[in-house]
Amino acid sequence: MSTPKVTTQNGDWAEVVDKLVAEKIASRIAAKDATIWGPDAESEASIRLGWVDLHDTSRPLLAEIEALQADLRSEGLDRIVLSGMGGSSLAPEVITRTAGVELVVLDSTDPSVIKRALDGDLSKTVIVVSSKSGGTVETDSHRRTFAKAFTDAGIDAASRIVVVTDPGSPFEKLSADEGYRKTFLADPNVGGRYSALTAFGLVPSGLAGADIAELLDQAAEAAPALQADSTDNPALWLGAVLAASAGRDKAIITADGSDIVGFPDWAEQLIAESTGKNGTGVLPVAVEVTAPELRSEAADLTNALLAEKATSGVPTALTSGSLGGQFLLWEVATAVAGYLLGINPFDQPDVESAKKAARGLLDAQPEPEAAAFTDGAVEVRATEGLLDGVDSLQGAVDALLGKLDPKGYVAVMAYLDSERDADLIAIRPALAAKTDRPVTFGWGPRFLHSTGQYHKGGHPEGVFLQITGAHPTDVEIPDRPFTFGTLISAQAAGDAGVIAERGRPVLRLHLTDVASGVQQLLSLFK
Ligand SMILES: O=P(O)(O)OC[C@H]1O[C@](O)(CO)[C@@H](O)[C@@H]1O
Repeated sequence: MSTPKVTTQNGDWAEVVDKLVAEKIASRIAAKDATIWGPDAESEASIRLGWVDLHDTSRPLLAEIEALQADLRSEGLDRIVLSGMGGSSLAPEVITRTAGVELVVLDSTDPSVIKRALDGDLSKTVIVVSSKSGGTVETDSHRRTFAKAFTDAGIDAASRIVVVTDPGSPFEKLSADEGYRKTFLADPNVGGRYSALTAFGLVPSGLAGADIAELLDQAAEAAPALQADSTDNPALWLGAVLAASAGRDKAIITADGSDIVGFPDWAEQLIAESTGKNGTGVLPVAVEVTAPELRSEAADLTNALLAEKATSGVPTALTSGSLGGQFLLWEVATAVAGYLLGINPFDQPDVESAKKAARGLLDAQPEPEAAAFTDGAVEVRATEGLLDGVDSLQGAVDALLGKLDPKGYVAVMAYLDSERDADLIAIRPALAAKTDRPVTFGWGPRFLHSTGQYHKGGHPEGVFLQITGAHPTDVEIPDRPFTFGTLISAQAAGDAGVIAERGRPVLRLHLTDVASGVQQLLSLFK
C-alpha cells in the first residue's frame, strides 16, 4: 500500500496552504462541519459529508457483499452488468478495471450498446441497478429491459436483479414490491460523485471480484494525512492547485505510468459537478497521455496528473498512491477547492435542466428540426446564425471553431456507442491540435452526469460539437411510450437546446450512416 502524495511544480501555493491550515479546513471537513462553504451551502452540506469516514462506516457491507457473491457464484452467475449513471457507475468502472476483473458497465441509452449487453449470456447474468435517487431515466429503462429479457429467456427476473439505492427512495419500495434478489441501502449522507466507497462503489465491484476490503484499507491508511491541519496534507496542495492558480480554470487530467485504470473519467465528474456552477469553477479535461494540451503553456491551464513528471511549464500537481487513497485525496481536495472558489461543492443545479428538456421532448414528440444541409453521411444543424453562408461539413466545423474565444474550450458530445464508434475519440486530440485549446470528449448521455454540469453552469466559454447517429436497430423499453432510440435523441436535442438557450454555439451533426459518418468527420483533420 502507499499513502497519497502530491508534488507541486511551476507555482507557489504555500500561502494558500498556510491559510487552509490556519483555518483548520482539513480537520473541519473530517469532523463534517457543514458551515465551511457558507450559509447558502450549509443545509446541503449537512447531509453530504458522510464520505469522510466511509473506510470505517462501509465495513459492515463487506460481509454482505461477499455472501451474495458466493451465492451467485455457486449458481454459476458470474456475468455482472452494472446499470448506473455518473457517480453510480464511474467508481466501479475504475475499481474493476484497475483490479482486472470483468464488469459490464451500462451507462448509455444508445440502442446498439443496450443490444450488446442483452446479447451476452443471460443464463450467467446478474444486473446491479444502482440509483441513489431511484428516478434516473437511464437506469429505470435498463431495469425494465433486462427484467423483460430475463423473463423472455425463461429466467426468474427478480432473482437476477440486485438494487443499490438510498433508504426511502421510490426504488427501495419498488425493489421490495418486485421481490428483487437483494437491496443494498447506501449511506444517504453521501452524494453520487463522492460515493466510491459506499455501496454504490463497493457492491458491483465486489460482486465482479475486486478486492474491496483492500480498497477500504487503502482509504483508512490515507485518511489521517488527509484530515491533518498540516502543510504536509496532500489534499490541501491538490485543492490549492485546482482552485487557487489565478485565472487558471481548466485542469488537464491524465494518468501516465499509474497502475490505476480510467481514473481521469472519475475525477472529471467529481470536479465538474462539484465546481462548475454560478458561472465559475474548474473545467476538468480528461486526456490521453499524448494529448496536445499536456504540452500547452496556455495561461488558463493547470495540470493535475497521476504521473511522476510535469509535462509543461503550467502549474502542476503530481499525485500518486493507492486507488482507495486517491479517491479520498481527490474528494477532500475538491471540497477544499469548493471552499477556495466560494461555491457549494455538493449540489449540481444545472443537471436537471437537460433532464427536464429531454422529458419535455419525450412528452411532446415534436417533428425533428429540418437539417440546414447534408454533406455525405452527415446532416448538419446549428444554433441560429452559425451556418450563415455555410454549405459543407468542413465549413460548419470551421464556423464553430471560429466562435472559440482565446480562453474558450471545445466540447465534443457524442451520443454514440463508445465501443463500436471508438475511432471517433481521435477527433479530440485532432481538435486540440488544430485549435490550441482544451477539448473535452464525452459520450452521451454519460457525460450529462459529469461535465454536463460545467457546460451549463461553469464559465460560459465553451463551443459545442454534438454528434448523433441513426439507429438501424432500435430497442423497446417495456411499458414506456418511447424506445431507447427515441430517448437518446431526446436527450441529445434537450441538452443542445439548453446549451443554446444559454447563448453558446452548438453545431449538431447527425450521422445517417454512423460508420462512414465517423470516418468523414475524422477525414476533416487529416
Ligand atoms: O444515482 P442517481 O440518482 O441515479 O444519479 C446518477 C447521477 O446523476 C446525477 O445526480 C446528476 O447528474 C449525478 O450527480 C449522479 O451521480
